[in-house]
Amino acid sequence: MTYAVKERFYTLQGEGAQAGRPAVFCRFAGCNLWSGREQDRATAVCSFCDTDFVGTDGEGGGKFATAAELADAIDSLWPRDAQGQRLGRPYVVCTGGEPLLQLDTPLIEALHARGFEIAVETNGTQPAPEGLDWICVSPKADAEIVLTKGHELKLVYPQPLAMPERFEQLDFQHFFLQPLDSILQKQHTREAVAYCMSHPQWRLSVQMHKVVGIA
Ligand SMILES: C[S@@+](CC[C@H](N)C(=O)[O-])C[C@H]1O[C@@H](n2cnc3c(N)ncnc32)[C@H](O)[C@@H]1O
Ligand SMILES: Nc1nc2[nH]cc(C(=O)O)c2c(=O)[nH]1
Ligand code: SF4
Ligand SMILES: [Mg+2]
Repeated sequence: MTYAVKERFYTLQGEGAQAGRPAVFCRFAGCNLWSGREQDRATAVCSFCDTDFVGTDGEGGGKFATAAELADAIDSLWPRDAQGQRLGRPYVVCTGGEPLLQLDTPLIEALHARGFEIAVETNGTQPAPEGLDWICVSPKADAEIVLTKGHELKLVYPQPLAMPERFEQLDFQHFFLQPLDSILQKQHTREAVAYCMSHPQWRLSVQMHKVVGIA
């Protein structure tokens, strides 16, 4: 299997329960809910995306012919001590685009063999392969989810046709509302705060990387 990767970079996880944790991000190219072209945004199933996931031309992007090749490229971004030992617990966040269109068992095994804990950011429309260590599902109003359990459910808010009540009984350890980043971001943040305060099953996820100005 060839993997198409838009970009790879080392940063801090900015969202959800693992916010603040150092992580290598692997952003896979392509998504099943939007072409990524601006002219298609208005008619896309998911129309609020904040990410460029088209092509393989980003920092550290490219086509990777094997799982080992991509796992080595991800591993090369993890910090090491003077002896070349990996520091801390290596953590990779697979995102996109939609990572579950490409992330497969050989890649999971290759990353685990290099000591990585593997997280995924998914829209929940694709089944997940076995072995992922952290599954974050972010449902989209017009896309049925097949992944109904995981570690965190992170709902972009507000989505009038995907209110939190629709998801509160699902089998997740953490429930987050993430304010929709648009020109109305401040208003969306106030609305998300109010919802969490009146429905304390839910917590607020601020996109910390945007606040502190990292990738
Ligand atoms: C770019 S998506 C990639 C992963 C996957 N396709 C998904 O949607 O979960 C990464 C995260 O950003 C969130 N996101 C996308 N656009 C956003 C926006 N405008 N405001 C807030 N969060 C957004 C998604 O819901 C998801 O949790
Ligand atoms: N720092 C940082 N944290 C993130 N968490 C989820 C992201 C994503 O785009 O999937 C993201 C991202 O793009 N940057
Ligand atoms: S599903 Fe995720 S990557 Fe795809 S368009 Fe929506 S937010 Fe962007
Ligand atoms: Mg992002």
